[in-house]
Amino acid sequence: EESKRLVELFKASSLSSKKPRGHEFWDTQPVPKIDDKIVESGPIENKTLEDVRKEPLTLPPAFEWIELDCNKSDELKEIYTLLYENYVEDDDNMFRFDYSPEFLKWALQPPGFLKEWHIGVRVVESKKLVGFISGIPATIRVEGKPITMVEINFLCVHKKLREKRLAPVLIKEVTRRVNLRNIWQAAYTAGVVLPKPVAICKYWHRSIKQQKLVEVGFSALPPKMSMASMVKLYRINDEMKHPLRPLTKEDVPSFRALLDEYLSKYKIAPEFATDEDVWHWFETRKDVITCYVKVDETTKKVTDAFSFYNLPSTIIGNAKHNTLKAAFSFYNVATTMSLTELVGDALVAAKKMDYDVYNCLDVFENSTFFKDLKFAIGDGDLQYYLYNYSTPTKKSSEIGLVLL
Ligand SMILES: CCCCCCCCCCCCCC(=O)SCCNC(=O)CCNC(=O)[C@H](O)C(C)(C)COP(=O)(O)OP(=O)(O)OC[C@H]1O[C@@H](n2cnc3c(N)ncnc32)[C@H](O)[C@@H]1OP(=O)(O)O
Ligand SMILES: CNCCCN(C)c1ncc(F)c(N2CC(C(=O)NCc3cnc4ccccn34)C2)n1
Repeated sequence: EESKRLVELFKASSLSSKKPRGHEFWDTQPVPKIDDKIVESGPIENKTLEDVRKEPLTLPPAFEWIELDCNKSDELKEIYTLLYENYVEDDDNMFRFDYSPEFLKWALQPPGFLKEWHIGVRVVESKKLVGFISGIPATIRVEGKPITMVEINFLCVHKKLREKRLAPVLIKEVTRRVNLRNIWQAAYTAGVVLPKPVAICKYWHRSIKQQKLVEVGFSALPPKMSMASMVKLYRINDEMKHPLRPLTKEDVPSFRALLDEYLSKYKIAPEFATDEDVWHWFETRKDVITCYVKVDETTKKVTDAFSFYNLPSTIIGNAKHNTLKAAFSFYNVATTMSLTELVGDALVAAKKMDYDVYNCLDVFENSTFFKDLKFAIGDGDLQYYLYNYSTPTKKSSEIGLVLL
């Protein structure tokens, strides 16, 4: 048995000359090769509309393309259900993201969105949705240069149709439709390593409901520590230190100025071009997005803000708990207090809203507060990618972009 397993391992390893360890699909795409050394920044290929295929990519006969309309609750529910059953899981298949329908509508319909970029694959016979990929418009500054891009997200193929090369077809189709709109760059993140990460970021977690996190296997009780002392260690105050309150429409112009100023110092960051953009992304929506601001009494301008989004996970096969309630840090700006005090108040807000855990990437200056606020490093890396744009690899702290 053991020797058979070793033979299997050898075959699968890169030692066996037979199987090229290349990327059949990604090596055909305008992205840097895994071991490229990049020195300057710019597009990798320059195509024009004439080069773009006019008709949709060919699907196997049993399948058809479909555009999903998020304004139709039944179609939004179809996207939700596909992801609920088939989207990202951790390596041990203990958790699977459970993006809600309201969250998906928010994520997919920012100002300037196009329904044609909400692309599904259906089974002709049963009309069952078995594949999805989405793009939304975004202006991303790369080393100070604003580039019109799309953000690609929610790529998903039904578990029963995995490893049949359907993902490259979905990716090529969304690329085609975006190119037809004269957009040639994209930004995306993934938990997997592909050619070629522009940054590799780490997740850090701050326990809020320590006991539940241990019960579901999200975190482990350190040896020789009692649950009681562990709970005490992670206790969070009930009141904030600062007078922060939900963002209002009147706050938007000054908040947009504060955000754009703050984000301009990062090597990769979004540009929130209009007040509508900022209101879309930061208006507090129950169970979707929370944004609290501190406003200067005299000038009435926003001086500090924290925000986090709601992304629960299904707990796969746990007798006592079905859902992990996680808050994911979004954009935070501190000018009249330390980032540590600001995020400390975000933890108070998250506790009040009954979250189990508060998650953060080591982007922005986030690593400055992990120790003081008792964050623990996670086991999930998040790779950042740019499509058709090469630029030298960035440190996590040079990234000022958070995708959903
Ligand atoms: C200008 C506009 C451009 C727009 C497009 C920009 C690019 C956008 C790119 C997409 C950004 C997505 C952002 C997010 O949503 S990241 C979240 C991705 N979704 C999940 O992880 C959900 C659960 N998993 C699945 O649904 C499937 O496993 C997926 C659909 C991920 C792959 O399906 P499957 O497992 O059945 O495999 P296959 O046989 O069809 O295809 C195998 C090929 O696919 C490459 N692969 C595997 N995983 C990913 C991945 N996460 N990004 C890009 N490529 C990926 C893989 O390296 C291989 O290529 P190569 O190694 O042979 O070359
Ligand atoms: C394209 N959009 C990228 C963002 C999607 N996001 C949020 C994501 N992408 C990959 C990850 F690695 C990840 N992690 C958050 C950390 C975490 O919480 N790990 C335990 C856990 C709880 N629930 C789940 C569900 C799936 C995977 C890990 N899970 C690791 N987050």
